[in-house]
Amino acid sequence: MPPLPAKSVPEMSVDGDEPPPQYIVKECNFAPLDLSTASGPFPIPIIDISLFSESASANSSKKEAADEALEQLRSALISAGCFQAVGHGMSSSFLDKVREVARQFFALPLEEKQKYARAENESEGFGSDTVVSDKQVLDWSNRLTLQVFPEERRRLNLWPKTPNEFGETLHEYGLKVRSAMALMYKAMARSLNLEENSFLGQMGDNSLNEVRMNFYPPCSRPDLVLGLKPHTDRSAMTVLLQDSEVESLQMLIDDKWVKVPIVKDALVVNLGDQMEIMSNGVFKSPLHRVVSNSGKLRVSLAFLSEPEPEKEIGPVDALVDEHRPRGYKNVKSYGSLNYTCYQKGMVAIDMVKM
Ligand SMILES: O=C(O)CCC(=O)C(=O)O
Ligand SMILES: [Fe+2]
Repeated sequence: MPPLPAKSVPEMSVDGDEPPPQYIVKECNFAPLDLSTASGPFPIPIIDISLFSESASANSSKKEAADEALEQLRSALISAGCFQAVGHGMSSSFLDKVREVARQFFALPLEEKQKYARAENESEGFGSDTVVSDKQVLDWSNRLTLQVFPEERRRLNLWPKTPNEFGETLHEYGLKVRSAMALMYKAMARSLNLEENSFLGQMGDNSLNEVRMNFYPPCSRPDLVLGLKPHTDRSAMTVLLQDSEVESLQMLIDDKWVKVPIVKDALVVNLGDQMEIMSNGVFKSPLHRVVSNSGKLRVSLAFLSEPEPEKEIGPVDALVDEHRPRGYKNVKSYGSLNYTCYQKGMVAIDMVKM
């Protein structure tokens, strides 16, 4: 294993260091590298997900708007695999509080954050990239990863005690995102004229939710590094609470990197590989990445939804026919497959394609 860089990313950021060679992005064999050309506007639609609720469907005056939203959803997920969700029922001040507890945690002295350090070969806790190869390019970021649901899987020793509202805020946010996700899974199925539990039912009652809080300190050479390398999410669905000021997330749409704009109070929803599998490739799991900047630090919270680990998932029968043959094998514990592949420098979803 190559030695870890002597200084942490936040330390190098504060000292204004030039990024060391391990952080410099040189090539990527599955996505364009260009750091400069990504720009909008591109229609990543803003969708009012309250229109997907049962009460909205039952209200005849909302029927037209609800049908239109469903069509927008279908088209966004087929073309780009992402959209921005409003109408999720969380107030601006609550979302600010969620961002604030994450910010306050990352603002703690390094020794304090190290109390929650990720152990080697574990995914939960505070830290930076797992280094598996000396060819690996490191991300200019730190993150804190925690299992949130089911509650009995929480490793509370890794949940920060400071700020003291951290746990309760994450719990409340988790409950709200989980119920918004259930609504969206059903709407996604309905948008393809499927029975509404076609996706949610595959997730199981004890589906997993993990939160990834990302901290991107400024870099003196944003032209050389990435905050987060291009990747697809291993989840079925990810809900991302972006920073309220710093725009750095980009999605690969039609082979171009497109900036995801900050829309006040919207949650960015992107599909992960497991939804691509369940939808037999009708919906996309988009490649995305985070660029760096020289001015301001950025914080984001990614909330991932995965099936119960023992549950096998696969393409919904109704989405397999002679025009669209089955494109993916059934798979169990895709999360661990994804991790093993990542360690070997392989793309996990390629392993389950037929
Ligand atoms: O920070 C962001 O905007 C994206 C984070 C992300 O893609 C992830 O945690 O998987
Ligand atoms: Fe991601």
